[in-house]
Amino acid sequence: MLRVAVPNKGSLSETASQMLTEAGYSGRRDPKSLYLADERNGVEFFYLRPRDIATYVGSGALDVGITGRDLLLDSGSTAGEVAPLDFGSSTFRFAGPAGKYSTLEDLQGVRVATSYAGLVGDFLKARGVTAELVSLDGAVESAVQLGVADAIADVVETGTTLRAAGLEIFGPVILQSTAVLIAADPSIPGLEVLQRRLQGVLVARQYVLMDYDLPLRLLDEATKIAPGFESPTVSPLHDPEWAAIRVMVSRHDTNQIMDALYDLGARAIIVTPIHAARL
Ligand SMILES: Nc1ncnc2c1ncn2[C@@H]1O[C@H](COP(=O)(O)OP(=O)(O)OP(=O)(O)O)[C@@H](O)[C@H]1O
Ligand SMILES: O=P(O)(O)OC[C@H]1O[C@H](OP(=O)(O)OP(=O)(O)O)[C@H](O)[C@@H]1O
Ligand SMILES: [Mg+2]
Repeated sequence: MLRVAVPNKGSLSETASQMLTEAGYSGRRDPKSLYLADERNGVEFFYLRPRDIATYVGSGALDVGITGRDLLLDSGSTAGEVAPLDFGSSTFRFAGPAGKYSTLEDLQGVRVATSYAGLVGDFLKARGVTAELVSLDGAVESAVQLGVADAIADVVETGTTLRAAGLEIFGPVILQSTAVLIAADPSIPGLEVLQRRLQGVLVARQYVLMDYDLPLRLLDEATKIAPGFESPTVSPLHDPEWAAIRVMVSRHDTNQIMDALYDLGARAIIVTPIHAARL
């Protein structure tokens, strides 16, 4: 059985579990349970702290895991990224009291609070800046007001927490992070199926099916607007001059494509979600 680590709490936990359920795997009923055997799919799930997942996978105790890119790099684990998963996106930045610091070099000799000391330490070292890292577990934004640090390095999503603490970002982006699928051995049996299924969930979320009726003479023009994955499905209608067309389109572009097709002469344009996909 493939042994898979899944975040048990925190920002990544809910979406990770939801993706696995949409990919056809069993989900835990009790949010406190730490283990689930999904015999039908040949997978065992271990629900662990996202911060610990790279350590379990890197050590070989577990085969595969879902965690954040920032957490993977911070851990120093030898596990590697197999694929990004398109959720849990965040940016890792330096921040300090408004107007106090402006460049990375300003951090020389400064106390920097973070809960990602591995990641931040590597970043500073590679750029020849020596700062004093203060390791905290969370709520790092308060460290400056409370006087245990002069600046911070932390996850920024909307920036609300920073602003509320009177801090502003400065210096280079430390990392663009996202949830990732990780493994120590990318050729481990079973990983490819898991990856393909998760990819199918991503596709199902990113695309929709669009059906519309079109005068056949406009088909080439319509195909330029919405080419579909391989090419549009064209089905005959009772009226020989018209056809029913089906294409996959990016969910994000749905309305622009509908407008363009309507302007061209398409009618009865219908959009439906995709529940699962293998491309
Ligand atoms: N707003 C956010 N705050 C924290 N982490 C976020 C956020 N958005 C995305 N993430 C990602 O989630 C992962 C951190 O998850 P983790 O569960 O350790 O922290 P958390 O959500 O802050 O939970 P907690 O602080 O309660 O332990 C990282 O990969 C991080 O980049
Ligand atoms: O830019 P924002 O949208 O404000 O989000 C970023 C904040 O959210 C996270 O905190 P979390 O709630 O996880 O608490 P923690 O700091 O204790 O981990 C993160 O550590 C930042 O503090
Ligand atoms: Mg947090």
